Amino acid sequence: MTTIAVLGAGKIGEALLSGLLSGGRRPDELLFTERAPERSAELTKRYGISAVTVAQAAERADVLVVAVKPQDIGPVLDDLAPLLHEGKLIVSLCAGLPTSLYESRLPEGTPVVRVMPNTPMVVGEAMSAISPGRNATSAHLALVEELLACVGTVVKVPESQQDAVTALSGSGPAYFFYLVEAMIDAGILLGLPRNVSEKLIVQSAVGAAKMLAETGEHPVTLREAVTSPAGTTINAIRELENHGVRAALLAAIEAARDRSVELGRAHEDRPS
Ligand SMILES: NC(=O)C1=CN([C@@H]2O[C@H](COP(=O)(O)OP(=O)(O)OC[C@H]3O[C@@H](n4cnc5c(N)ncnc54)[C@H](OP(=O)(O)O)[C@@H]3O)[C@@H](O)[C@H]2O)C=CC1
Ligand SMILES: O=C(O)[C@@H]1CCC=N1
Repeated sequence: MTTIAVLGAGKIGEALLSGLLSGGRRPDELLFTERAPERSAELTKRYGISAVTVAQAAERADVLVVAVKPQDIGPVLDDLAPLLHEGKLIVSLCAGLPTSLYESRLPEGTPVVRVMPNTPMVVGEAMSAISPGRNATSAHLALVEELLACVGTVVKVPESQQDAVTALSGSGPAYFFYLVEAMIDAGILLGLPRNVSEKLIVQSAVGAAKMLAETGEHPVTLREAVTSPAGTTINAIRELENHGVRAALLAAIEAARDRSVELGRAHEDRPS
């Protein structure tokens, strides 16, 4: 039995715990640490999983999944460093933080795998990208892949691509939610009741996503099939082009990538 401890059971940590339970892990195989006692009590009540201290997590878990904000990593590493025994695997979900940060602050030889998941994990539809640090073996990577496969799709990428992955699929669900929100507003503008507008747009998003995933067709082909000559869609597309939506998306995702790099660099100067 592999015991997994999630350090920081916030939005993504909780999504992972609930996804692992839905994927067949037993509550006694999972542990978590949290700062606020009310949050710990709430999660234990909801999932039947034990809240532990970092020391207990380091002692009892085989895999320690770090899911605190990148800005909160310092104290977590300070707490873990004197407690980690050989053989424990660190899995970092933190945007921007390189495996080298963990390797420099934790005992020599500690294996680390960097992961960028996303919140669709709560419905078993995560997109996770995984990259090994210098001490992680293929067995470590296979274990992480197996864990994440319970909650969605997994790809292996070189760590040098993780900041781009973070900007694209880590943050990606937020861009879709933003678009959906704006499209629902458009329905309101055109006089539709809110509940009708929501239903029309959410189902259109689900249908479009399924077509992308299941037909194997390129998005351009799928869009062209909707865009009739002298029809309605081409008038909308012209407005999207006029307003620079494509350029805005390119710039937005580039800015997210830059922020990921910056979050990693923020820890570079601290002595180990
Ligand atoms: N949300 C997302 O879509 C994604 C997030 N990530 C990454 O996951 C990480 C967590 O993000 P997210 O879940 O959104 O953030 P949250 O703030 O929701 O979760 C972080 C949790 O960790 C807790 N925490 C902070 N420090 C400690 C500590 N020392 N010991 C125990 N618990 C601690 C926080 O408690 P408190 O609230 O009291 O501070 C909070 O509950 C980030 O590094 C982010 O980059 C990766 C992919 C997607
Ligand atoms: O916004 C963030 O920083 C985190 C990382 C990817 C998604 N959410």
